[in-house]
Amino acid sequence: MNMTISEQERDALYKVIYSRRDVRGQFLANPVPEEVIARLLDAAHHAPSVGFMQPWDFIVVKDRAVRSKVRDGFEVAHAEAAAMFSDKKQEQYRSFKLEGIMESPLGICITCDRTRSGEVVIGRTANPEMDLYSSVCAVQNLWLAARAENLGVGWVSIIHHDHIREVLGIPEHIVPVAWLCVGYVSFFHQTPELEQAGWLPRMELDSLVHYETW
Ligand SMILES: Cc1cc2c(cc1C)N(C[C@H](O)[C@H](O)[C@H](O)COP(=O)(O)O)c1[nH]c(=O)[nH]c(=O)c1N2
Repeated sequence: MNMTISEQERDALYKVIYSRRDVRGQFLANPVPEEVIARLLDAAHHAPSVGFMQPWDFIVVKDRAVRSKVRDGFEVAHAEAAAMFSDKKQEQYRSFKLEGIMESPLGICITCDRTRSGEVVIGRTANPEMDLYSSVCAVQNLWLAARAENLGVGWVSIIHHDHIREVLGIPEHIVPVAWLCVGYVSFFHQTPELEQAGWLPRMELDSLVHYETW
């Protein structure tokens, strides 16, 4: 296999990166074909991981009743969250659509098994959270692969992990890292919805890049 990336392939990757969006409200009900789901999961499974421990599992959820229970958890955490914002922000927060658990035909929960390859893991010795970061790398791989398949993904984190663990029967030692809503979409927003709503702007890259020291 020629391992050199052509200019066209490079441009395609950047297009995927820049046009990936967090999708909440534009899901179509069409099912995602099994072979496409398999490609997404395989892309996620090829993420980097600390010490190559591959701490992830993937729980594929199509069942509406299960997704409905997951959504119940969103309702609880969302109400808690709303109360944390100041009055003016709270109104705006409440106006946002922040999940598409029932609208998307597919949910994928990506987890982290912190015990997977024994206690001492190459690269996790000084910073034990590196296994969790590895599962997040799997999330990002899936998110980008989905965009390349013209599929939308929405990460819903406004759910207590214990709720997800209970609904999906996830063992105690495994951390639910992400609930991802996955499905075809009517369109992709060009810019983040929170940016469009004036919640926060995209920061200037120059203000975030430091040279030599902070
Ligand atoms: C760890 C984590 C957790 C969440 C998110 C993202 C990440 C990385 N995002 C999506 C987030 O709001 C979104 O990525 C940003 O607003 C930027 O928009 P784009 O992803 O570029 O469209 C997100 N969105 C949402 O509607 N509900 C949610 O619970 C979450 N949770």
